[in-house]
Amino acid sequence: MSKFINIINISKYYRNNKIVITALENINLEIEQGEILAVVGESGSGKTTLGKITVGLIKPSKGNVIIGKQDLTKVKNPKEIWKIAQYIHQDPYSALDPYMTVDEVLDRPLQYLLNINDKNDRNNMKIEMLNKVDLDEKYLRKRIQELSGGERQRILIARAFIISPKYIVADEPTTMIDFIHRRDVINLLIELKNTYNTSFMLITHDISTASIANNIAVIYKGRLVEYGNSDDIINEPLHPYTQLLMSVVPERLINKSFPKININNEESFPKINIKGCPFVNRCPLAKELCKTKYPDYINIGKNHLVACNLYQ
Ligand SMILES: Nc1ncnc2c1ncn2[C@@H]1O[C@H](COP(=O)(O)OP(=O)(O)OP(=O)(O)O)[C@@H](O)[C@H]1O
Repeated sequence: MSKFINIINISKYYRNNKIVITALENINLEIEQGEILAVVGESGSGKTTLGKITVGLIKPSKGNVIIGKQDLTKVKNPKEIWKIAQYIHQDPYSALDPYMTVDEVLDRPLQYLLNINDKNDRNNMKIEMLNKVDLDEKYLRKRIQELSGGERQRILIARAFIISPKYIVADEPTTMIDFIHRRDVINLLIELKNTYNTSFMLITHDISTASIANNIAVIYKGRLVEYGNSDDIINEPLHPYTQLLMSVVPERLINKSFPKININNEESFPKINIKGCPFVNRCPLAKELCKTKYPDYINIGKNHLVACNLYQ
């Protein structure tokens, strides 16, 4: 254990009748103070489950999440977790009550989590926070239903940052926003992260969005398949799955093109009792060994981990 946030051997199994779904298996990750870690993977890979576990919204089946010196998986009162760790939902429409005013939305965490009793103090904090997300104090009186998607997203961001948390998970923060405003939201998150020196998990299915992070973790069917600093992952993806993700990014977004990878089509639903490599059925480079052996993590270069039998 060395970094500020330590995600240790996290597994999560969901039971649907008699079927066990492995949403996450033995995930180990670290996030430094002020660092952005992007978690990338396709739909159903386990990103949201991982993000929610790290802020205490879902209990893991196994493993621990340590923030500073506190083990979140052992905290009884979730309020103690939400004082330091916040989650920004991907859908600003369902995450906010349309009938609440912005004032009420921002007031709750100040009262409920920080116990600030002085109304004037809370008011100043709300106005200051609104200004930081480029909205003026007139917004306090507006109801959520009067706001555009982009404005709602800014309120969600303001609600998360208003208590100065040590750690924030932003789950696909730009998915519901029109293309033109996506970069603005990402820039705003980076600016606030820098102001508050917050550790940050950015969940995205889009590896080009992940390029703003310090480090990138690629998840496939609940397994960490590659991890490294974002330049290494983007310029030299090692795992065939990461190479596939890179091959579908338009060249103008990353100034580099990758050869198209022909993969076998297969649904991305996690299998029960995964034996061998989870990517084996889709991988054009799979060997016989990949059907039976889950690859060990190999460190290629400085802090660039890959779990692939091609490198064993
Ligand atoms: N409450 C639940 N009960 C049963 N299965 C679940 C539950 N929540 C998630 N899963 C399953 O766990 C797996 C991982 O889901 P998760 O939502 O974490 O993936 P994701 O990568 O965030 O996907 P998306 O990008 O579509 O949100 C999926 O197969 C999903 O169907």
